[in-house]
Amino acid sequence: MEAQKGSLSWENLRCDLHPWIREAIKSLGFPTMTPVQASTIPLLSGNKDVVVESVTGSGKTLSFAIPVLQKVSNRLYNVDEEGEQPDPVKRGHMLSIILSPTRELASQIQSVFTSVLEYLPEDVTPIKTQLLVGSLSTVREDLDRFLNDRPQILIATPGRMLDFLSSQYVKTNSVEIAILDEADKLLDFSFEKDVVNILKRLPKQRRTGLFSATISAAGNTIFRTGMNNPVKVAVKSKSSNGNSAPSSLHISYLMINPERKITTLIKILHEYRYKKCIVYFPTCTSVKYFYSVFHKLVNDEKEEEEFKFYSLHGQLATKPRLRTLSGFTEGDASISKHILMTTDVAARGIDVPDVDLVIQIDPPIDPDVFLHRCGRTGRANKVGRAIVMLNENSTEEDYIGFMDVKGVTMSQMEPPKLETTEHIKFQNKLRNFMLDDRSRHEIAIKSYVGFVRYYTKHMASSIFRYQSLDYLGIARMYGLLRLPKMPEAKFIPKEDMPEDAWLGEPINMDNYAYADKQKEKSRLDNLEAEKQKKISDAKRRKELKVKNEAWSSKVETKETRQERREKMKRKRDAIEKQIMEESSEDEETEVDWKDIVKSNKKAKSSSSGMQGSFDDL
Ligand SMILES: Nc1ncnc2c1ncn2[C@@H]1O[C@H](COP(=O)(O)OP(=O)(O)OP(=O)(O)O)[C@@H](O)[C@H]1O
Repeated sequence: MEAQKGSLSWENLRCDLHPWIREAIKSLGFPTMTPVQASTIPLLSGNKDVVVESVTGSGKTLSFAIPVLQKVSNRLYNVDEEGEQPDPVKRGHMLSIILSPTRELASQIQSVFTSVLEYLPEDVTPIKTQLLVGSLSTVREDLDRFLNDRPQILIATPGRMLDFLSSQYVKTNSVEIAILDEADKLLDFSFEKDVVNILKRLPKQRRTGLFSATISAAGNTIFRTGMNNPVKVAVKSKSSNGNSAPSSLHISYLMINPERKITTLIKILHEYRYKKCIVYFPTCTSVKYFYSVFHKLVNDEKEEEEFKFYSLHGQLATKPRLRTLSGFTEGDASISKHILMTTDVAARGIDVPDVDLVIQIDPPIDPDVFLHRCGRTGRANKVGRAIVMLNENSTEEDYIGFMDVKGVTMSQMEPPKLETTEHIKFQNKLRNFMLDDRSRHEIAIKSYVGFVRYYTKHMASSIFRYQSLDYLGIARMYGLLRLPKMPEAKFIPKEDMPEDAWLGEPINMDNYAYADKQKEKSRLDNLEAEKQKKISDAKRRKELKVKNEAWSSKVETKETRQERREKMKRKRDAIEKQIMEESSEDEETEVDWKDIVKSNKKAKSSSSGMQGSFDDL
């Protein structure tokens, strides 16, 4: 079904809504519906299952929140034909569940519900939500709260929801509506099993809604969700011919020498006008690493802080993750530019209204995630700009055509002018930063190796060819002092490989210290222990050498013996000759001589036996 045309005034919403919901919508202050809301709310509030694909930032959350609240209100407030009040929802039962792939998104969805529920009249049964996400609380605590507070709407990540549902006190047979937000992600290999398992426990006659900006990526797995003849709602960008990005979002790409990615990023952060920017990095370690670099090196020349950096990744516990995100969302008015450094944990669904710039240091492994990352800006018709960096002189340029086929149009942008002196100045600063603390180099290596692994996992492997990646340029971008040993080094042309893999001036690794005193002490202790081991190994080797020499002298002896044997033979021949000449008739002498020869042989064999026993010493 195409999005509904005509007036998008809320009055024109063609469905019955509880008066309190209509009032709430008015109070939220959105003058009109978005197309996806106009299409979806009547279907899902009625009796239809829906599969909704609509561009990022087009208001999908409200387009399922309103039908959920409508269904819950029907159950709680609608009197029957005889005017009887409905039975209260039993303890341990819920009416709706909403699944999201990340904790951040689950928490954000809950706050959208909270903002609408603020307008619920006080004299009716309260509608409550509960958030179920890992590490915020234990399953036991979640269960206690659920049984005490009796929320009708559960908003959860799949793993925690499944744990929660395994309790005998939790009953799913009253669920009337289930929503999968970012449904393609929830139905991919990472979540599918859990999600299908959850859905199987829900009553068959429930309503189901699937939502995403890239739902087609879910493919046939959609049919495993048990939907009943679903209606497909597709909302493309207003301006474009089937463009999958909103028209308010301008996406551009930058062909760049990978060595200059970080210095160019810093230049953009300085020169562009924006309030909030999200920068995507490939891995958690790279976020941690570059956060420490930026935090220290990018603000340091100014007295007043120009930037505030935030680090958000999946290795953080839930509380700091949510705190960081709300810190970034609220911002700090005294600082002009806020920069969230993150991974794909913040690629989908996150709604921070005044993000006006998104930068991707590298494209994501999954091409569908590209649009989600870009879509953190240019939301709700606000202008936004997204930039992706691609490695120049490589097959990465094919990414532009590849994404175009997927309905994502990008235009090329000129990189900001970055003088070589500026680039070198920063690289030197980075080198000194690295030299100040050995642990910085270790994390730099870890993030570099992590990136290499990441690169080999690209789904579009003919575009992102790890065989021809500029390993040295990227190592310099990561600020490495020396290239680590890794199997991929075989792809570096021999003539390009610097001596001993040093990327700059070689340093003495023995003197390269940790800033942390304790760590440094244990490194020095280990170094000393290694030194002692080396000395004792050397001693052992020397002893072995002596043994080997003795062995070789045995070989020598063998040679001498041969010579001696020949000498003896010559002597014997001479004596024999002499005897034969002097007294050929003296038999006794001949016997004596034979005895002499015999005893000589004996002596020789016993002496060679001695030689053998010497060798064994
Ligand atoms: N009718 C409306 N008019 C104007 N703004 C709206 C309307 N409905 C929602 N919004 C705002 O639009 C922004 C984006 O909404 P939402 O997060 O639901 O988008 P989405 O389609 O789910 O995006 P994504 O695909 O990125 O998850 C929010 O800040 C929300 O408050």
